[in-house]
Amino acid sequence: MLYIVGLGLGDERDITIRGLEAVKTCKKVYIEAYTSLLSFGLSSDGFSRMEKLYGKTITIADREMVEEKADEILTEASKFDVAFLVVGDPFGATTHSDLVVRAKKLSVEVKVIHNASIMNAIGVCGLQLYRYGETVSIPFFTETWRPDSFYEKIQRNKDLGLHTLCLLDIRVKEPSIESLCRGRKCFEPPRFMTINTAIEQLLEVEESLGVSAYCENSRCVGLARLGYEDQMIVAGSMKELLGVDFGAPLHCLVIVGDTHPVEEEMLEFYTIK
Ligand SMILES: C[S@@+](CC[C@H](N)C(=O)[O-])C[C@H]1O[C@@H](n2cnc3c(N)ncnc32)[C@H](O)[C@@H]1O
Repeated sequence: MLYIVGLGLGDERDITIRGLEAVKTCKKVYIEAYTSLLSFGLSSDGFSRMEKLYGKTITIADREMVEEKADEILTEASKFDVAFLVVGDPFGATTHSDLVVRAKKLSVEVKVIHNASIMNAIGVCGLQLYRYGETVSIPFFTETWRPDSFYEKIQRNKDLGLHTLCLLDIRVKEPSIESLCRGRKCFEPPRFMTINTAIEQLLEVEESLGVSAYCENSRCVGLARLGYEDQMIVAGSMKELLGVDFGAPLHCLVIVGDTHPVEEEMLEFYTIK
């Protein structure tokens, strides 16, 4: 059996009882590298606390391992119980549908154990699911690569009066995952995009395209470390949020569309006074 287990948004204790019971039955336990390096890899004992609580040795699976060696993981799962741990929910934003499809093709049984995910950002800031448009991802700009495909989507949402959830880029250095898998000590932390960088990039694109999808006075909500004790939610204009230090990862941003009076009341709690 392959168990795909959501770990939720906070620390290792946010696994569900059902998820922990499944992990305890497994002979092999993998964790996806992508978001887990930022959630657990930044503190020196993040992964070891998890191994202690779950009572298992955990192998960090980088993208290459998941994509290219998925068949190895699935062959193991055809012989004994294997857990694949995912920060958030297995189907939240970064879906693991590919692994499920491959498993089904190989007749490997799969059980998905859900948990809280980044989709919780939608409601926690006081805005309503029904009033969101398409979610966008904002990638890091480089000197030569400044993609703007998110702009058109934000504009479409705006024209319909809908909110936009913006997920922000994470750059994982693949060789560092290798060293992390082996030594779990020396690795270069992945880069994560802050709310401030996201807003700077958004304003740069607005300036170059100039179609008024938003401007520095547009209302937004910045959300950092959702699910952690020190989660931070601040509402204000893009210009105001540029001056806020949101601290450690992970960050995301909502661009607010037209609001319902109840949404207004909730947003008020988070608005910079
Ligand atoms: C593509 S999603 C992965 C979602 C994850 N699998 C889940 O189910 O929650 C990753 C992005 O979501 C946002 N994100 C994830 N966890 C977050 C958190 N706890 N607080 C704020 N933003 C978060 C960040 O923008 C991050 O780059």
